[in-house]
Amino acid sequence: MTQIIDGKAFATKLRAEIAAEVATLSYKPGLAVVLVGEDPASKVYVANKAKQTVEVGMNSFEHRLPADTTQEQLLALVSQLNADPAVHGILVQLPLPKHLDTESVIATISPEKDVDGLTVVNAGRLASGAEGLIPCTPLGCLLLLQDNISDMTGLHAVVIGRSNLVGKPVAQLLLQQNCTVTMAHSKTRDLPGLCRTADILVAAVGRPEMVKGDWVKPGAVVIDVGINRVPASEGKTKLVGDVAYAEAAPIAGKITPVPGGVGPMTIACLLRNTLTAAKRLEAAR
Ligand SMILES: Nc1nc(=O)c2c([nH]1)NC[C@@H]1CN(c3ccc(C(=O)N[C@@H](CCC(=O)O)C(=O)O)cc3)C=[N+]21
Repeated sequence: MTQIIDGKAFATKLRAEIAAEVATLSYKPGLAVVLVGEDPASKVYVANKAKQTVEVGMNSFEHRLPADTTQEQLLALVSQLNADPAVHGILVQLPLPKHLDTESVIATISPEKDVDGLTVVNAGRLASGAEGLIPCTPLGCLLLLQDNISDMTGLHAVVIGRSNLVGKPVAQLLLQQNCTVTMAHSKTRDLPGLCRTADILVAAVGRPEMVKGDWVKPGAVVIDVGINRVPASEGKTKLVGDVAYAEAAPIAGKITPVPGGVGPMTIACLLRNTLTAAKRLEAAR
């Protein structure tokens, strides 16, 4: 029988552990979330993050800026948050409006407060095995895999997608777990054949239901990072992953669903990173 990996339940457990640890601290960890513009999906995520931040006993600082915010104004806000001792974590919601330069905004975030793990400093720390902050979605994938596979040594992990946000950091984390890691992408030859050799298959491409059932090796552990909103019946929409779940689930040994898989882990790991950042910053004071 295929086992469904319940990311929602795992995230709930993780948040309870975070809340218990926060309750023992003599200060309140603080997370600042910056949202530029009016993207409705982003507003929902930001509201969700704020709610969960408060639920684990942390301070949530929300900064909503108009869509016509200038680069200078945004950089000034990030600098102000860098200097604010009540702020331990800074998240700038992506994507930013097109007129803003994402790279230089991220580069302005203090690496010690970079709870998204997106700065070049934290990417370099991850690649070289130094202590840093790990991007939330990759960390969520790792925690789910560790909970489901007692030892990943020697397993072949295929990661589809090579983004700085997900694919590359996931590959680094799996390498640290002693997996043999193959990074696949849109230019990979015979992607279905390659995927069929994977003991661990991580799909992070952002293409709805691209990974078909016959791409999955029987018994493989499948982690679906995709969150794609697609049209459903009666003019409604639904969320689907990068994996054709109905086809793949019966073949996989274990698989994450969408929704309820990696998505909830992303927010829980953001809170975990905020706690990690707070402890390091306060210890250094
Ligand atoms: N700087 C930055 N960091 C991010 O981590 C970031 C971002 N920008 N911009 C937007 C994306 C998107 N994202 C999600 C997090 C959780 C769910 C999640 O919990 N999804 C639920 C379903 C929610 C629903 O029903 O809509 C699930 O998969 O079960 C989804 C999406 C974080 N993002």
